[in-house]
Amino acid sequence: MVADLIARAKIQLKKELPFVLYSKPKEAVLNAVFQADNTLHEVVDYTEQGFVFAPFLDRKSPVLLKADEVSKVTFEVPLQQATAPIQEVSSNPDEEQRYIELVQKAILEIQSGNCKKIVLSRTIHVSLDKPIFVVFKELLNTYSNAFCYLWYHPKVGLWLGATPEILVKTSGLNFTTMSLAGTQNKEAGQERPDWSSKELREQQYVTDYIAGILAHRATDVLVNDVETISAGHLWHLRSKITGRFYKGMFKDLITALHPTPAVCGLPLGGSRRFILENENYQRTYYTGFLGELNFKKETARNRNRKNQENSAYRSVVTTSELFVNLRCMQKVKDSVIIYVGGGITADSEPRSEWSETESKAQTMLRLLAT
Ligand SMILES: C=C(O[C@@H]1C=C(C(=O)O)C=C[C@H]1O)C(=O)O
Repeated sequence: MVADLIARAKIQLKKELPFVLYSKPKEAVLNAVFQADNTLHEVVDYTEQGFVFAPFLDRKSPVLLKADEVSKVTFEVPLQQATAPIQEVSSNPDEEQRYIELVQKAILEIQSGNCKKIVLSRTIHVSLDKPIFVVFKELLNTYSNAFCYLWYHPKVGLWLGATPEILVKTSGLNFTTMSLAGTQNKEAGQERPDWSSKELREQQYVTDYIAGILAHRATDVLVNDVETISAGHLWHLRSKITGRFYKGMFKDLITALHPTPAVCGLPLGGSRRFILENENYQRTYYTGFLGELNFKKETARNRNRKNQENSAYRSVVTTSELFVNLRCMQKVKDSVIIYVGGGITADSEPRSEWSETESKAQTMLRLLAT
């Protein structure tokens, strides 16, 4: 039962031992990985097995939780999605002004020709007035389309989030990735939003960049048509990209894909430099990635279709499912830090960019309402 798994995680937290609870998009299965001791393991060459938690910058190694104990339970997703009320945060005028000036500076940088796109972000500090496991249960019920998680390591901290974005998903050499960009609020009764050329262009930049990265790392690359997806109270534009990567190039694939222009910008070096020099805080694990690394999955295959019952045999395939750490927050003592951002291009309007971060913050803020 979900309650038993959560009770097990509470004990793990009390003992200050690493664990992660997570559910994959549309699966209604709560997974858990518990590490037996508090060692801080690192991912070095991506042949390791476990649950990876990687920062935005590669200055620090990704953390690996060893899957000493794994568990999973199915849960009922409420038919009626919980629509928690909008949570007001007293909008801080100084912070709004500071962010608007930051966006203006990024637009100038883009106009000067140094960059095409820069993803900016900021933090919001909110007091935490209910137990973190209660927040997590609401997160599971509210965002069944997302990758939902609660991750803890005593030497790193406690994070939770509901991200709509896959970094890369692999099964053997087959992979799926996506370019996700463009954001709009859902209006009441709205079936589909209208996308502006600014948003379509911004998403196309990401798609082209990813296709370029894959050109000499993979075969059979297929870029699917752009589609609108729902992420909580928001719409995004997404193109799914599939293919087969070359054997032995898994690490290269991940390190080339991360960070994508969906969370950093274009070109990578210039936008990263601008972020580091101007954002004025450390993103740490926000816009990093997390998920299952090199899990073994058993699949039943049929040798002979005519006589299926007798000829089924088992084969083991290595799979990874990594998600970009967005719509997330970090627990620090009795409060949380919510991380939000958005892509800036030459046509960005600073006040709308501020509003976009306010909207994205609602994904986490709604869970904190008491
Ligand atoms: C940076 C964030 O989101 C990213 C930026 C988006 C945008 O600029 O429209 C959309 C989805 C994400 O790729 C965030 O949610 O904090």
